[in-house]
Amino acid sequence: MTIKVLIGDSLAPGAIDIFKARGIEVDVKVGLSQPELAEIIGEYDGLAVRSACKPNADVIAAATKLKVIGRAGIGVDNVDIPAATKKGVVVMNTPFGNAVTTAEHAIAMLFAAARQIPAASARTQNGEWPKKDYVGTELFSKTLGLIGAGNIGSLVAERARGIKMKVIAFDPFLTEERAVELGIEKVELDALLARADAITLHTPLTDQTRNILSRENLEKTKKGVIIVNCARGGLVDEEALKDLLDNGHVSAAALDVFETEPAKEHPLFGTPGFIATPHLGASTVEAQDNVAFQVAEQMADYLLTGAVTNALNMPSISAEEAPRLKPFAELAEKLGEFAGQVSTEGFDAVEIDYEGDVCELNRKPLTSAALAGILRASMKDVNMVSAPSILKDRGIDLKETTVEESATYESLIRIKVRVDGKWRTVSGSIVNGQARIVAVKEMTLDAKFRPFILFINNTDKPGFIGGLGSVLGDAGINIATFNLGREEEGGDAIAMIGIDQDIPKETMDKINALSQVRYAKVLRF
Ligand SMILES: NC(=O)c1ccc[n+]([C@@H]2O[C@H](COP(=O)([O-])OP(=O)(O)OC[C@H]3O[C@@H](n4cnc5c(N)ncnc54)[C@H](O)[C@@H]3O)[C@@H](O)[C@H]2O)c1
Ligand SMILES: O=C(O)[C@H](O)COP(=O)(O)O
Repeated sequence: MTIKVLIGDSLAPGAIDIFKARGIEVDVKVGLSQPELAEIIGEYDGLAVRSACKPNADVIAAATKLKVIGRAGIGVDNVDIPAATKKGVVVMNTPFGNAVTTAEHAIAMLFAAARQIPAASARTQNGEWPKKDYVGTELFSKTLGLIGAGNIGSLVAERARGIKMKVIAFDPFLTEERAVELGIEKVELDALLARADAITLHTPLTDQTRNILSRENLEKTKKGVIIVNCARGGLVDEEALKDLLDNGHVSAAALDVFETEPAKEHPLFGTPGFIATPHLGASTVEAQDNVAFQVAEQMADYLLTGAVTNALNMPSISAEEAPRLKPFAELAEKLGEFAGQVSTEGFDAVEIDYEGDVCELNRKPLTSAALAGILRASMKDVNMVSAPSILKDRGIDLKETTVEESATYESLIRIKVRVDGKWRTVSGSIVNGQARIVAVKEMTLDAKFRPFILFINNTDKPGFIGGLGSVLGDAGINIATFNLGREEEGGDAIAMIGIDQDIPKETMDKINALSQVRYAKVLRF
């Protein structure tokens, strides 16, 4: 089957070669509006973007085949991740590929602002010689305040220390150890505002960081401060920045990113001391090659092998792990389907036990696969990506346990689903490379998964097999496999009958009417 990817943004051309070399068809359509994208997205298994292409909820709703959205870059605020997760679409980015380039841009903007290079250059080339108008600020020994000290913030810190600035940082997730390692001082936001001669921002745009340099906070800064934002528009109150540049409190400001992009007109444009670049932070040949090649490899890996790297809504699965995990993921999903189909009345807790060698594997994807199976009985479009968040949204408890030794099998996965306070339990293993059901409740058996299994919980009394055989025979239903398990003679028992076709309702009524039958249902796999 052909796998098709759409490149919806200006990616380095090497990405196309990577997809093609791996047998994936590629279309490049840059500049599509969201309705235009929604119209064609149904053809594609993958969508590669930067920040201009914005797959919103409408685009994702129309994406019937889509499995992965790859962001050639860091920020994913242009992608509706909750919508993608609900739809089972993996969203991945390239968290490091453009970090150095962006840090260099932030440093360049800092120098440009401190010395007003763009304005001085423009006026010099205009035939003026405005030497007296551009007495700048030396950065040596000044204090740089970083808001956000993750990948890019850390790289900026290293570079700023190289030019002998003192660096302080506000980042609630920065540990003291990391701060010491970086040679910087961790401070609270108010201290940073009061002490920094220049402030650079390096956080994503979130509910907590939006407007972090609000008017109030900008007013708390030192007079003459320089502000640089190469992270995201929306972090700085642009109107307040204009007022504070106008009244001289802020000596210079450099923005690479704007609340509304593209920013073709803006009140800040033309303000003395203000420098703008058009979201160029990641725009170097090196960074664009890095992110384009990396995103193409990651997307191709996922589409072709199931390996997951740098996903924001799914646990990672390395290329090495993917083939080892595959049979266990299939087993977990099928056991989940079993548990889900016998719990359609609704359940409020799920427990997944891993025993034996399977404990050594990356179990997160296995749990996601099991949950997808469980939920599939009550909803159509669920997969490993969407299942964990759906379970959480429904307020269903999830517990995982591991026991490194397994009594009988090399590996065993047990799924328990709680319905009305009672657990329904199914266990499975891989036997001779095949997924098998090895126990239901505590009753052992050895049954293969088949497209149709008639599952019966009965009392172990004579006449059951004969009675059932006659009902199925009369209805012309062929039995392919027959597996039995029981607690003790005359006690609780189960039967798993592999059948070649579905069973009509009137035949099911006859089966349910057999005196030994407590519960009977056709399960589909
Ligand atoms: N201008 C560009 O072209 C360009 C290029 C690359 C990245 N970026 C943007 O730069 C930003 C940072 O990228 P990164 O790779 O360093 O990300 P990162 O995740 O490595 O670092 C972000 C840091 O922000 C910190 N943070 C989160 N919430 C915070 C808060 N409320 N206050 C202070 N700090 C907070 C985190 O703890 C983390 O350390 C991203 O938003 C990305 O989109 C822009
Ligand atoms: O988050 C990022 O990686 C940057 O903002 C780069 O965006 P771009 O790929 O649109 O240049």
